[in-house]
Amino acid sequence: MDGSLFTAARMRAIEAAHFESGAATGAELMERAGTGAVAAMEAAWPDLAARPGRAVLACGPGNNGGDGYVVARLLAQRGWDVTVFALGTPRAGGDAAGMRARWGGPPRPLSELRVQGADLLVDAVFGTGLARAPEGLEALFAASRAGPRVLALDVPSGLDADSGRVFAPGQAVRADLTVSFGAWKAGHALAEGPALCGQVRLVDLGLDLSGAAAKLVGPPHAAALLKGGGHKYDDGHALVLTGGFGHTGAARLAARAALRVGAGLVTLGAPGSAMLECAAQSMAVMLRRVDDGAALAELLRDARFNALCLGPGLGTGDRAAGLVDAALAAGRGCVLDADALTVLAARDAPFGPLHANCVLTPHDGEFARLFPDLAERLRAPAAQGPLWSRIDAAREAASRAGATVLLKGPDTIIAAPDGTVAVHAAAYDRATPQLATAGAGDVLAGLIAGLLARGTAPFDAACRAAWLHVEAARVFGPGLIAEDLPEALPSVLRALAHGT
Ligand SMILES: NC(=O)C1=CN([C@@H]2O[C@H](COP(=O)(O)OP(=O)(O)OC[C@H]3O[C@@H](n4cnc5c(N)ncnc54)[C@H](OP(=O)(O)O)[C@@H]3O)[C@@H](O)[C@H]2O)[C@@H](O)CC1
Ligand SMILES: Nc1ncnc2c1ncn2[C@@H]1O[C@H](COP(=O)(O)OP(=O)(O)O)[C@@H](O)[C@H]1O
Ligand SMILES: [K+]
Repeated sequence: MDGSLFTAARMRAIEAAHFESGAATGAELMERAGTGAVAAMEAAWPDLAARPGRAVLACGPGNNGGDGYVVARLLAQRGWDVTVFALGTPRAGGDAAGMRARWGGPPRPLSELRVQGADLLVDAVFGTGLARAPEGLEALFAASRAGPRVLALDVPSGLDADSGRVFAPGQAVRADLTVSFGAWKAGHALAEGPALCGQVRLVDLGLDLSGAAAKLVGPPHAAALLKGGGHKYDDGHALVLTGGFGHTGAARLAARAALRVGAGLVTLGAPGSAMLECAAQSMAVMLRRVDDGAALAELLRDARFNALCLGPGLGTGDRAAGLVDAALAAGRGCVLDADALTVLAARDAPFGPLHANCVLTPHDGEFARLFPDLAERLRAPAAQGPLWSRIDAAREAASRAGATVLLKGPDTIIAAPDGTVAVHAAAYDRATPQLATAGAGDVLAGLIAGLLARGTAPFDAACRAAWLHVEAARVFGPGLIAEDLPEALPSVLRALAHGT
């Protein structure tokens, strides 16, 4: 996936503008959509293209159903034995009604759906118009999990196109291939979207796209990451604060990641109890004793410490709270992760000391502690679509915090306080289940801190770090543990430099 993600409402507005400009009619777009879907299906499954078999189509009452009737006609023309089951009847005089008439028919009611012996099930019941919880589609949902290969048009029916959520567990088609029309919908990248879409292919409809909900994070430019010559201090000095004896591993992982991503210098700030432990295990990473907030404030009188990382293994006691205060008071680039977020969340006014150079990197649990109402809204069952999404939640969180928020997960959302949002989808060909390993988040925090030290703006640092993190996991592959991530970075950077 690359480019941008759109909401259903925005797609409707874009399509309406397209019709108004006279660029195409609804029927022409529908024909293009259906034609593109068949071509994508044949490209994905050459065996089906070579030997057409039995196809079952489930068509809804709206334009998604209209696309389905186009596909039914095109498959029949290719020699498929096609049966159409319909839910409702398209509005008389509309594009979908026209396509249903061109198909011929008559379709059988969807309640009679049978897929035994079928090679292909085409789901064209609901697309971006899903407005409320689907009812009476259990047979379709079950059929999509058994037997034939499943092609979903635009979005699997039941999946909310804005959020990637479903109204109730299991209440959606599970597709093997989803063909998205005109643009990626946010739901293809978020939450349950990737698991329900299978693979996704985009069919270009020639629409004039603007007003995306979020950008997809793509590979960074090599020039932004490779060293450009000059002194090590030109690439900044990151300070990573660690907790006490026996708790330094997480901060050491973050420090190593900061150094690997190119910070000129990286220092661990440790309490006296942990000095020996850190000293025994650090070479390129330097070490300073930082017992409390006052010691940190004193150290930060050296303006060359231009980026801080607090959270991994920090602890949540008085020392941690003092360090968080001293770090935030310094106004430097500052990554707040893990325990630092827990410290903040325990306060009456957690966001007061935050500033625009901060990056908060909560996982879902930390997010729920910091923004309980937003997390609740994401979880709450809803009767009506469109459903609230992780994009909405992260955007609201960043605005409230006055800082960049990176909400972690396979669908990582990066939101800036000005409303800009990007999504890094570790899905489809970038799926990295191996990242679900202890310490992976510590490495991400270190990558962001390292990029902040190098002078990268907080939002860009978070986006680039998210991409590098997943790419390092992909390069390493199965068996990954967190220690491997910083060590995989050089080959990621090499590939970027060589444009491969
Ligand atoms: N516009 C274009 O240029 C192009 C659009 N294209 C295609 O159009 C699709 C969007 O079409 P759409 O807006 O007609 O919505 P769609 O997903 O078919 O569903 C709406 C129907 O379902 C009904 N309905 C909703 N929820 C329901 C429920 N829970 N249970 C029962 N019924 C429910 C709803 O009824 P209502 O809510 O009005 O009562 C309405 O009748 C888009 O995904 C793409 O495939 C392509 O052809 C490219 C060009
Ligand atoms: N299944 C997954 N697919 C892709 N990325 C994942 C997956 N699970 C976890 N991650 C990523 O791994 C990191 C885990 O961070 P976190 O939850 O803080 O764990 P830890 O505290 O063990 O480091 C996050 O960047 C998250 O996005
Ligand atoms: K569909």
